[in-house]
Amino acid sequence: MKVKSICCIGAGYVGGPTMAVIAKKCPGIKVTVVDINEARIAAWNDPDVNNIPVYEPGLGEVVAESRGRNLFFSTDVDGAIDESDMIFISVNTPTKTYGEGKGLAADLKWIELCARQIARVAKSDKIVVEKSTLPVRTASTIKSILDHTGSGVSFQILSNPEFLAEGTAVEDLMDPDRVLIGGDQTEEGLKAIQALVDVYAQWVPRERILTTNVWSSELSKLTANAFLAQRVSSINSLSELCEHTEADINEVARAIGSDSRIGPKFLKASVGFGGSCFQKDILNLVYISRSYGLNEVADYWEQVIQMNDHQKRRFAKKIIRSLYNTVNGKKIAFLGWAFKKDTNDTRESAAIYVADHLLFEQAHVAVYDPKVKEEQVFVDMDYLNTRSSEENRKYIDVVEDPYEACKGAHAIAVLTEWDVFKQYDWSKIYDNMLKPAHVFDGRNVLDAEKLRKIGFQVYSIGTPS
Ligand SMILES: NC(=O)C1=CN([C@@H]2O[C@H](COP(=O)(O)OP(=O)(O)OC[C@H]3O[C@@H](n4cnc5c(N)ncnc54)[C@H](O)[C@@H]3O)[C@@H](O)[C@H]2O)C=CC1
Ligand SMILES: O=C(O)[C@H]1O[C@H](OP(=O)(O)OP(=O)(O)OC[C@H]2O[C@@H](n3ccc(=O)[nH]c3=O)[C@H](O)[C@@H]2O)[C@H](O)[C@@H](O)[C@@H]1O
Repeated sequence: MKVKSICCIGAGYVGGPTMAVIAKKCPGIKVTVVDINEARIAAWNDPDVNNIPVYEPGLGEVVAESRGRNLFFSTDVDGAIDESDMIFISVNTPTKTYGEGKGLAADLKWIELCARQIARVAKSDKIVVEKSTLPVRTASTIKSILDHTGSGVSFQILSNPEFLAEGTAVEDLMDPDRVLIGGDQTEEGLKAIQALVDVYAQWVPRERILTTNVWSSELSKLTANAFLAQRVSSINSLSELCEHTEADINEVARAIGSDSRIGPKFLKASVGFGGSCFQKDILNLVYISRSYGLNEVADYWEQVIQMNDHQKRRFAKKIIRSLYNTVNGKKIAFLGWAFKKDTNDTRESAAIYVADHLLFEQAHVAVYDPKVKEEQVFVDMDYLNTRSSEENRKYIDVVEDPYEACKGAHAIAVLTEWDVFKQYDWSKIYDNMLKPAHVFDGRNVLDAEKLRKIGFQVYSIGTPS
């Protein structure tokens, strides 16, 4: 079967970039991305591609090339389902905030709604592709809903998890390490797998397209994120030991990363990992393991999250201790709010938790981030529900100029590794701060020696001070 028309439900950080790249690489396929969020779709359709809702280097150009040709953004979910032969589900799957599995399990409410909508609307056979990250065995839930429509329409369910990282999404999609496709090992299932292989094979070398059964594919996605997050927690745990032993975590990372079995990537000590997925996916793995009675497996992975929480807390406490055990009324400038550089995404960003800790101590936080808007900072803080929204506004200022953020501050905390921070006039910043002027580099991006020469007291994660 040759795919002619694709619909993607969910125009978020995955649906938007993924479909834009499919449309670019497969001009013969009509790709329609749909969402119930009207403002988001309007932003994807904004004539000025600088206003699309996801900030990713290079994405504007990719969207501009295909939009209106074979790439469309729409709120007409029913219409797009009806006319497509392959439907990607790329909706959010956050951690449940209520009921059974609260705080651990993935909330599959939006997935189920999509399945029911597809079941109601579809009049011809469809291949349904799970693009969202889902617990192992979710395909059977989707299949059960789709198989009970009584309409005679036949559905094949594939798992095709996404491995892109934000900030490098376009690169990752254009040149992926691998594409993973899981499907039923029946004649019909294998045909559906082949149809999706043929889509990706238009730009991805065939040997990098892996095919498996559905369950292996679903579980591989959770496993990949768990392994990546585990590396960050491992290096972060040792950063604390470095601070007590005068070892330097950057040197340790280089030394161990040179071992080809370990490899150099993902060994950067930090204030803690953030992002919408690492924590959510590990918690989900913990929940699934416990539900099978595998408590040792669950405890093992849970430790990765505990270490990450510890790292964020430890950073905030370091600031407080260094400022003579009180930050009450003191201005602390935050450089960066996004969970990593080159994205405007702030979900689960370490900055949120560090700010929360400092606000409990009645610090005054001035935030500057090159891509995050003021309202987003307050949405993030209010979402924590740890104090009133008025109090968050009383203690936090979001400013549009980094020098303004640092002016009159006792300390600067670097929460995101934006490259531009390295290029600032640090002497000018120093001159306008209260003394002693502190820098807490939660990303080890600044040149600590240079800053010390200017006069700053500098703390970098896991390095001798
Ligand atoms: N953000 C990332 O870098 C990655 C995310 N993932 C996974 O991809 C999935 C999507 O993540 P994001 O794109 O970050 O989420 P997102 O929150 O940015 O986007 C999801 C979109 O789905 C829409 N939506 C929800 N229910 C809908 C429905 N019934 N009909 C139409 N639209 C609906 C929402 O309005 C929202 O715009 C999640 O399962 C996530 O775990 C996987 C790899 C990378
Ligand atoms: O499922 C997902 O959502 C995605 O999650 C991660 O991608 P992402 O969260 O976008 O970004 P990463 O580059 O993985 O960074 C995650 C967090 O870890 C931190 N990190 C990463 C690497 C490192 O060495 N040190 C470190 O602190 C980053 O600053 C960031 O806060 C994975 O890398 C993707 O493969 C996956 O598709």
